Amino acid sequence: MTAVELCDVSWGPKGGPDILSDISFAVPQGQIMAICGANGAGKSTLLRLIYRHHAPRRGTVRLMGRDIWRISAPEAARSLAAVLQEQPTDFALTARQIVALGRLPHRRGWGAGLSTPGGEDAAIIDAAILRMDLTALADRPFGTLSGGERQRVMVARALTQQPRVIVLDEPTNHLDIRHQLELLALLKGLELTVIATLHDLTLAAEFAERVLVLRDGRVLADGPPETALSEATLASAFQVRAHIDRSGDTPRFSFHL
Ligand SMILES: Nc1ncnc2c1ncn2[C@@H]1O[C@H](COP(=O)(O)OP(=O)(O)OP(=O)(O)O)[C@@H](O)[C@H]1O
Repeated sequence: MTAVELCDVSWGPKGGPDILSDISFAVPQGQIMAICGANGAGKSTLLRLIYRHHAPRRGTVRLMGRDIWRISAPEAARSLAAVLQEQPTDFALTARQIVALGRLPHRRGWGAGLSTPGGEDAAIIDAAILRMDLTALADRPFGTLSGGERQRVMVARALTQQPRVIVLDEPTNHLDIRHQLELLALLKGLELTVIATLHDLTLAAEFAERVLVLRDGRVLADGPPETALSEATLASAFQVRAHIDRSGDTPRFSFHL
């Protein structure tokens, strides 16, 4: 089954030119896809279309086979969770309270938000806190956490949503090397569909089964990392000279102006 599908999608701001043009791809359930490209190529904008923030100007975005704009926001949120660079501004909430917000789309009525979650919800929240190594931080106000700790809280919140698809915008930002590798290993082990923007091409090549490379709002390459991250594609995407050393276990990228 296809988890996420874009058919001839274009998007631009009201009255402005297209920022994304003619984007088509289908992500089967369970696939891990990285989106790479230069600053301004359209990576975050593409994610906004996938997580139902921007409606396409032309074309269709489907989630689990259904037009994402023909289902309600809570219904979409039961299938798809997003971990974004912008973080909650309610710094007074504790880490646990932020993680608990992930249960909201599963409750009846949106008002139930911050009441103490009981039974099954509490177990799901505790499991996500444990999984993201947040037990010692759970009762700290979100605003007192470091950037990396906050990022882990946001991933835990996404896990409590129990989605089929998780999209992440630069998830390794703020994370030290160990937490970067741990997060990517964890995402791989979830058996969910994962779509993540990644600036680090080495991480993308190691982590993703498939890489979509964007340039100027269009798909420049789409395929397994060995073919999508070619020297020619990288030179075109990033306007640099690229060299890839594939003699080791993992490719080593080097770049020159
Ligand atoms: N709402 C908007 N109105 C006008 N321009 C926009 C809007 N959203 C995005 N853009 C422009 O679209 C282009 C793509 O932006 P986007 O944030 O998707 O790039 P990106 O590939 O994620 O870049 P980065 O690597 O810098 O995060 C940029 O030039 C940006 O300024």
